[in-house]
Amino acid sequence: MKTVIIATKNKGKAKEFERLFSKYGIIVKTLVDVPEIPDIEETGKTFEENAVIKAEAIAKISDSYVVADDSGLVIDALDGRPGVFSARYAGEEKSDEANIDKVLSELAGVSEEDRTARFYCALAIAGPDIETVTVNGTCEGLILNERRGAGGFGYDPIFSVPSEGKTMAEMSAERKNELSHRAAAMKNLEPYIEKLS
Ligand SMILES: O=P(O)(O)OP(=O)(O)OP(=O)(O)OC[C@H]1O[C@@H](n2cnc3c(O)ncnc32)[C@H](O)[C@@H]1O
Ligand SMILES: [Mg+2]
Repeated sequence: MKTVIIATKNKGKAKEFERLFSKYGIIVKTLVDVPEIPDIEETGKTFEENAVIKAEAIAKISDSYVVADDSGLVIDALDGRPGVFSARYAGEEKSDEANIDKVLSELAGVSEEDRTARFYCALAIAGPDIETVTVNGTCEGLILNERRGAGGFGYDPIFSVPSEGKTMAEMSAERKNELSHRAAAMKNLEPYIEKLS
């Protein structure tokens, strides 16, 4: 069976990818259990650049097919921040709680209609005998002024999807995987996954 390494150390993403890949009959490994692989520096200016940096670095080390995800939250009232800095928005320790607190305090006093935002996901696929390709996906929502729900990860507790009337942390894992930015990007990656030998 084909093996694909997902170049992420984020446990929340890793879980979602395990489900998203389950229909392809592919063995999926992540970096969650491989502490000896160093953190790849994300020096790109765009999600796509960072996804390519991560995918190609791990493909070189592993000689396998690799999918990397660079994602984040783009808030209109903050001119697109935290954007590519989503993971480290409140500091190098990459704390989800501190990141949420920082967003909430920056949006204090901003009215509901001006709290529009989207999650953005860029995926890059790289490997020994393929050209690196990137695809993307987005999910539109609103930033609440308090946390709701215990599921998901990252900014999910403050990201509400209006059509569902729920935050991403209030949805089931299955539902998030149907409508998320990551799910949308995976649909666009599908033709490239099916081509892998
Ligand atoms: O680079 P890797 O190892 O994949 O893990 P990371 O956590 O550093 O991931 P990113 O560099 O792509 O940063 C993305 C940040 O954006 C947030 N994020 C991405 N997808 C999300 C989702 O589905 N729900 C909530 N927050 C998300 C989350 O806080 C992540 O830390
Ligand atoms: Mg990262």
